[in-house]
Amino acid sequence: MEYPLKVKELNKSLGKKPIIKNMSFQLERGAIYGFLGPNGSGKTTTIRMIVSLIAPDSGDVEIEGKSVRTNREEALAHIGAIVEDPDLYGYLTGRQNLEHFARMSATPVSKERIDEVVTLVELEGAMQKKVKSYSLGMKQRLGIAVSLLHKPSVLILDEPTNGLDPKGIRDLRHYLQRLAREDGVTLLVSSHQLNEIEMLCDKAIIIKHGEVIEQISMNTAVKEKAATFNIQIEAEPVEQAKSVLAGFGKVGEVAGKLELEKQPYEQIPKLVNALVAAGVNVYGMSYRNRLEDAYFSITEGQKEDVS
Ligand SMILES: Nc1ncnc2c1ncn2[C@@H]1O[C@H](COP(=O)(O)OP(=O)(O)OP(=O)(O)O)[C@@H](O)[C@H]1O
Repeated sequence: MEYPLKVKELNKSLGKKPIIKNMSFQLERGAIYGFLGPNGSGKTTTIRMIVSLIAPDSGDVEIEGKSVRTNREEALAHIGAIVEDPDLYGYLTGRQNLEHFARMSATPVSKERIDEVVTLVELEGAMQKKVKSYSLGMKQRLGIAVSLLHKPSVLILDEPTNGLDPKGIRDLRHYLQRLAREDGVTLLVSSHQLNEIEMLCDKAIIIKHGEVIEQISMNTAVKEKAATFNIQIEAEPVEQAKSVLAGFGKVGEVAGKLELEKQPYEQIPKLVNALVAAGVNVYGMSYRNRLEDAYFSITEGQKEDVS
């Protein structure tokens, strides 16, 4: 297994307070990782150390085998990041911004590469427009295009969906998934939006009080960590479906679908069988809040910390 990013026993105190404690994890190539944890658990501080904005007290970060401490320039050549709001110039056009950042890049950036990143984030139509006229989503995409100019193999995004509308969030998810699947870019994405992380990511690293407490795969989150979860059912006739489902637990309605609360994973085939046996047509069944359940069962009692 290849690990383009390795975080190795990082420690960091701010003032006298230990903020990051022996933090270690590694990311597999081409996978998308959520970086989760309650407010103040140390996500941003860790990310700032990964991209070398602050130095750790001890430990190291290796990017494509190069140490951020001893081989900083070579290590950073492989990483792209948006940690704070990207510093875009509003009075310049999208293309002028990209050309500016291409000139500033330590790695040479060709004209073709500029075109490539524009296509990737689908901003072809907006290149001649001044960035001050861009929507937040367009600025976010341009920021990602800037961070990709030097062809990083690892991309780090700190709360990238902040302030985006649902379409902006969905579009961003598609670009990021394409980056990972088609270009093999490895992503680390911090967010408090658990549903969003669940849809975007393959895996999640969960931290608390500056330590990694769990690493989970999205597709096993249900079976391993969440004891129960809510199941949404689309079925007709609705009244008949309700009476069958009532035999299994509390039935409610969410967004026009029936929802059965707190069911174990193994219950799904039993529900389908029972509905079909009663002559109900089943159009769809899905489970909700899988990552949320896993997150809370892992971070125990941290619910009030998640915004
Ligand atoms: N410059 C600083 N000086 C002292 N303490 C700091 C400083 N920056 C952050 N901290 C503390 O470090 C801890 C970790 O903060 P950090 O911003 O890394 O957490 P986070 O997980 O990113 O939080 P959030 O989810 O709220 O963004 C917090 O307790 C915070 O108060």
